[in-house]
Amino acid sequence: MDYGSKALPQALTAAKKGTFAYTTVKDRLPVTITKAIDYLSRFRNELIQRYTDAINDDLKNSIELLSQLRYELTTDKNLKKITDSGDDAILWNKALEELENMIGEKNCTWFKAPWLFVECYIYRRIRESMLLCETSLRDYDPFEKSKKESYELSFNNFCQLITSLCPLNYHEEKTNENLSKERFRIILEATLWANKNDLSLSSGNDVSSKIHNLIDLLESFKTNILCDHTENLWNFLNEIKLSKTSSNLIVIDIVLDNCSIEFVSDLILCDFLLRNNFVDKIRLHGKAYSWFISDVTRFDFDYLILQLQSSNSLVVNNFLKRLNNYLNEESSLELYFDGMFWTSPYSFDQMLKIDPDLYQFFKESSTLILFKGDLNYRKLLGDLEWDMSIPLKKAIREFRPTSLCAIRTVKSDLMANLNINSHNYIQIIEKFGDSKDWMVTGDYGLIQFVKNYE
Ligand SMILES: O=P(O)(O)OC[C@H]1O[C@](O)(CO)[C@@H](O)[C@@H]1O
Repeated sequence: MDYGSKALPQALTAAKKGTFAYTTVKDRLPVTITKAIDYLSRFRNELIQRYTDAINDDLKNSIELLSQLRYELTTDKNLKKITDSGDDAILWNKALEELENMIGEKNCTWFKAPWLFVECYIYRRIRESMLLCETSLRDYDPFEKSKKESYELSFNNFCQLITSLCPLNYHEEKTNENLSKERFRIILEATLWANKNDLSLSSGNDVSSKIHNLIDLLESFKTNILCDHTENLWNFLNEIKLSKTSSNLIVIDIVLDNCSIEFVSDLILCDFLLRNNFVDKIRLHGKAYSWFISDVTRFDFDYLILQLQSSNSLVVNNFLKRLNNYLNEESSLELYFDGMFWTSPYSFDQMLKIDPDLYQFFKESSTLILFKGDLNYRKLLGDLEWDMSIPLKKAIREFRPTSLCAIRTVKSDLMANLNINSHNYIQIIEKFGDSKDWMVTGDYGLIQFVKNYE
């Protein structure tokens, strides 16, 4: 394939039976909607207690809207305009209109439209079914229960992870480079494999037991990392640390993915980078509303902190104190939960056109953007059926605001930078033959880095 040419590979769609996109739209997404309906019906009394009787009508309407959504999906109807007055309704309707112009109205259906668009759209429509409420139920996240359950079941795992990776004697990292480098590697691997804990892949069912003891799992998953740029990233971080001057702030952005154990491991990474002065500031970008069930929202940050405060471990308490310090005293950790681009259907090559301010913000002030998880990876690659050995920097096309890193467990059938002659990949071929089933399990992972202007 000539990667320099203008002709791009096809976008993944659910049109072809046997693909993961098809299974997702046919089987997984209807279950996701059913789960939302189920939560609203099952916890009706609890919700009435929280919000008062006035929500009765709203509950009924939301459930009806969700049932209608499930009907449209399972009967492959056309994708409809968003009808609520949410801040991003205009953006979404513009995106839908552009899509209709591009692929024709008759192809704008659940199975024929690009998978990336359809899968993002379903979470916007779930949001619509709540936003059309007349009471404060409009801000309710129908997957809140799933998330809380995942937090509760993972609490010991959180504490164990913090205890192992932010020990009381962490100061030794400053004088012992080998220790520091090894800890960085372990933390990166923990943030990678924690991405297995994704509620959207399981349509809302708890999967925390898959990574019950994350630290112990790391060794056994080592050979499942198909592309590992940890060393390049480490060198880059050391280079930028050395180049620091008082007028040149080193800022890293992390585009977050899942809550619970993945978010804890991301915060552990932030702590490592800040306590060792690799960077001056880290900006965390979460979602403005419930997205792919388990993505980090403001609720998750507050809920996690509250939960960790109940721990009586000195290490966890110290970790919390440092976080508090970064957030409130030093302002070296910033939280962003209102960016609309992250809950849009656009891939990242569209950012400059759709949200030029965000693109400029990164270009002017960010040294590195770290993208977590599978959906961000799909958006980096445009969800196109690339030849898997294409270099990542080619697959991301014009999205080059700064240096980029992507950490993702493989949960969809697309990839870049795959070395098809590597021992690990040959083993996959021996085990799975032509089948792409290994690409949707979350059992394989990537840590990829693209240095700007290289
Ligand atoms: O939370 P992540 O890692 O972005 O994954 C999102 C999930 O949605 C999908 O993109 C499709 O369902 C999967 O590939 C993936 O499991």
